[in-house]
This record gives sequence, structure tokens and C-alpha cells, in this order.
Amino acid sequence: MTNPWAEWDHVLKVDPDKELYGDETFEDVAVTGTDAIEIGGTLGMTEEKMQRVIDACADQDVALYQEPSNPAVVVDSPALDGYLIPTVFNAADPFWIVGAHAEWVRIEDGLDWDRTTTEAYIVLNPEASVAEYTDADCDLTADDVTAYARIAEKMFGQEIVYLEYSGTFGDPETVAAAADALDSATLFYGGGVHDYETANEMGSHADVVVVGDLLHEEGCDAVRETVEGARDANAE
Ligand SMILES: CC(C)=CCC/C(C)=C/CC/C(C)=C/CC/C(C)=C/COP(=O)(O)OP(=O)(O)O
Ligand SMILES: O=P(O)(O)OC[C@@H](O)CO
Ligand SMILES: [Mg+2]
Repeated sequence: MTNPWAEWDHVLKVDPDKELYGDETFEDVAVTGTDAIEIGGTLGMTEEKMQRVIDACADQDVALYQEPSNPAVVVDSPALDGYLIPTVFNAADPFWIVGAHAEWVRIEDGLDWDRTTTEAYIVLNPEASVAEYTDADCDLTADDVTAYARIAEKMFGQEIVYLEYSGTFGDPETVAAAADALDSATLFYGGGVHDYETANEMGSHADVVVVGDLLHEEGCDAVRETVEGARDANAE
């Protein structure tokens, strides 16, 4: 069986700490055409805020994943298709590579391994909360990023490699180089995608384009354009 994300072009990341745009609802969010909704953010996460978004999306016909930023906000819910758990390969503190994970496994009985997958993050925007939170070393060349991507797949067996430029549009050449370095892992790209063109450009290198802030700042029509851009890139 192939992993569902192997078929995805676009993921919409909903931040439970942010409001939807205008009077939009999660019903509107679910019909943007995105392949999956990933619920997560770095700052201001609580189990209650996570639960609220999961409940609002539970009856929608779209794949639903939680992306917890720490073990305390994980929600055990049958509405979720699974858990995408970050591990930050360029974090300075090993807590964000394996420590939080060990803590989670220690406190949680009956973890649902079949629905749990890690995402090998390479955090590349030093200004993003996630970079500060994990003390990531973002001073990386394209060759460094490529090396991390390669070891994530070949040495650590990661199924998802995630180039995270959260809040800013990244370097397409770096994304292209990382894509070339991977054989079987699915490459996620996230950061600053805000229209058809930016989604199309990153989608032509990465397998999956992740869109976050745009949903909260410009709404579902803008997101729909990014879905088209990512889809057309993968159809080409
Ligand atoms: C082991 C468990 C269950 C959790 C630990 C998981 C880890 C290692 C998390 C560290 C990386 C992290 C915080 C990922 C969250 C997803 C993410 C990068 C969201 C985007 O964040 P930003 O855009 O920087 O933050 P804001 O939008 O909140 O400012
Ligand atoms: O919010 P943006 O910049 O779209 O980034 C998307 C995502 O990669 C954040 O984790
Ligand atoms: Mg953000």
C-alpha cells in the first residue's frame, strides 16, 4: 500500500491559534480542493484549540492530520486520519530531534503506530517561530540541505522530508536540489506560497506544497488558486 501523501499535491495547514478569514467556515476550507488538512502551529498551541479544529473538520470530506508541536497537545480522535510528527533535523537541541518523541512515548499508553509518521523537517527561515523554538541552524547551503534530505531518507528511513521556510518564500534552487537527492521520500515544501505562480513554481520541484498563513490572511479563494498551481505543476 502506498502512503496517502505520495498522491498529494497540496496540504493546507490550519493554525488552531488563528482565526479563519472573514466569515469563512471549515466547510469552506474543506472544499478548497486541498488533498489534506494538517492542524498545527508553533506558538499558542493547546489541546483545547486543537480539539476545536478537529471537531469542526470531523464531518468534512477531506483527509485530516494533526501535526503536534509538543506531546501535550496531541489529541486522541477517531476523526483524524493520522499524526504527522515533526522531527527537526537541523535543530540545535536534540529535544526537537528525538527528545520530545521519547517523552511522548513514555507518557502515552497505546500509541497508534499505524497512524503515526514522522516528517523530517529542515527549518530554513531563521525569522520563523519554529526556528527560534527549536534553535535551528538555518545557515545552510543548498549542499547542506541536500545532505540532510539524503540522510533523512537513506539513513533514517524518513518517508517525508519537509523544507520549512514558514513565513517566507524559499529558494527554488535549494528545493530543486533536495528533490533531486531523494528517491522514494515525499518532499514537502512550505513557506510564503500565496498565489498560483508561487505554488506552481515550488510544486514543480517539491512533491507537495504546504500553504499556511494565506488561509488565515486571505481566505479560501486565495488558497484555491494555490491548489490549482500545485496541481498543474504535478500534471506537467
Ligand atoms: C513528539 C511530539 C508529539 C511532538 C514534537 C514535535 C516537534 C519536534 C516539534 C518541533 C517543530 C514544530 C514546532 C513543528 C510545528 C509545525 C510548524 C513548523 C508550524 C509552523 O510554525 P510557524 O509558522 O513558525 O509558527 P506560528 O505560525 O505559530 O508563528
Ligand atoms: O504559513 P506559510 O508561510 O504558508 O508556511 C506554511 C507551512 O510550511 C508552515 O508550517
Ligand atoms: Mg506560521
